[in-house]
Amino acid sequence: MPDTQLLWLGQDLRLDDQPLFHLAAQNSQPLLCVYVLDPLELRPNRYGFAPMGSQRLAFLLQGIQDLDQSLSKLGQKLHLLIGDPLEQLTQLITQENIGSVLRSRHSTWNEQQLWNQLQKRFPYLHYQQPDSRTLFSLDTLPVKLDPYPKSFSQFRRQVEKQAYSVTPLAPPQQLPPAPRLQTQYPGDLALKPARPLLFQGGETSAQAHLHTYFSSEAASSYKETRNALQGWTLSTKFSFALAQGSLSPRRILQSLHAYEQRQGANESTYWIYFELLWREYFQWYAQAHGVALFRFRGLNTHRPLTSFYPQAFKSWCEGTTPWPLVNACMKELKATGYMSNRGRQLVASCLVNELALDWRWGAAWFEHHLLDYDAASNWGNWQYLAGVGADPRGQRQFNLNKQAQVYDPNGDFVRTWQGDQGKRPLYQVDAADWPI
Ligand SMILES: Cc1cc2nc3c(=O)[nH]c(=O)nc-3n(C[C@H](O)[C@H](O)[C@H](O)COP(=O)(O)OP(=O)(O)OC[C@H]3O[C@@H](n4cnc5c(N)ncnc54)[C@H](O)[C@@H]3O)c2cc1C
Repeated sequence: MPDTQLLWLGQDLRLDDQPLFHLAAQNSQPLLCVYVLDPLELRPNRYGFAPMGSQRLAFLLQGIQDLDQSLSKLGQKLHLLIGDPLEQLTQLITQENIGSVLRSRHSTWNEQQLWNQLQKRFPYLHYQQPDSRTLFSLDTLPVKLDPYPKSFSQFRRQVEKQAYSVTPLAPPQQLPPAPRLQTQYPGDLALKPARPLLFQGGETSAQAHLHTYFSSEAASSYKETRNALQGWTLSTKFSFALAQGSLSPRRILQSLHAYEQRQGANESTYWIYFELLWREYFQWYAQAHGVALFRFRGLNTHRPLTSFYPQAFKSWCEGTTPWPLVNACMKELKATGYMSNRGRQLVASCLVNELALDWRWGAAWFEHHLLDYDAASNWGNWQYLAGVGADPRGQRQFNLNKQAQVYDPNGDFVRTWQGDQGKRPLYQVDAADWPI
């Protein structure tokens, strides 16, 4: 019996520009496609809430279901397994005659650990780990990971010219057949989000969004509009699909290039590219710094002078701080799973500077809620704003009242999300000076 190829999907749920399927198609051995969902993602962790909230779970399941439907047109299937990833893969490898494992490189330390543990447990298998989530691959990246550029500017100067010419791969026309399985894998979760999501998961909606965005003229004014707090077309909204991997950054770049040829290049179109390079910077930053991405002191040698105060954190999460703009952003996050980039900067500054809280609690709350959650972008940006990461200027503090005047001069955004309601002083004490 021929050895089966095991294609293990993660944040790369697509067929287009997907090196995994290209590699698999070069062989005739049967192909087994799986996604493993770790139940730990759905249970409260040390921050007291599950890493993956219900909206993000629904978004993920939509992505899995969509890819399964596309695969079925090629005679294939995507199996959803639920359990400890290493144990689930061990069971598959020992029962299903697996000869090789294909998995995209994922940028975080936990993912890399898992990949290394698998290789250690089954050293005789053939492993391939292509780069499907980034513009560059490890071999073509023009900067070193050790030492990794200390700032985004250093990184950008070295990579900018090369990245522009990356060529995406076409989706596969044919795939090897699915194997006859020894065991039935029942993994399936009811797919019922409490309410429709802001962005539908999966490659079908990601491709449709890409097409719609570049069919409009929004890209030509992106630089002027990108900082707005609300407005669907004022920034690209590619983050959802990029985080899930249902759209490749190389495909976006190619579409941007085609748009520039049709409509003309300007500072705004360049700025979309510039922001995609920020994403690229954090993907490799996570690779380079490993576990330090989640460390309180980040890349610094000393710990920040912040700590944890439950009442202040609760107030931030629920949007009842003294700052209506912060409250509005936090309520939007909870309701929709999204917050604008400017909003993210402001609420992070509030948590670190005004509330003097440990930045990791903010990052963990974002992880739970953001539909576009991406470990490298999230924890990297939080470190940056907390002054323990890649910002050469150190900690950033925004003047929240001034920001409200600039970005919400008529109070429309605060009104939409009722940022004024429930607002309370941060610290209330009783007669004996105890916090209440
Ligand atoms: C505290 C904080 C946490 C964040 N967490 C995440 C996260 O979990 N996932 C995530 O994708 N982005 C994160 N970002 C970056 C950014 O806020 C979002 O990518 C952006 O708001 C998504 O909207 P958009 O696609 O319309 O962005 P656009 O402004 O249209 O940008 C285009 C694309 O460039 C990339 N990009 C833009 N800004 C950044 C940035 N600062 N860092 C990395 N990539 C960037 C994104 O992929 C984005 O889709 C975070 C930013 C901050 C300040």
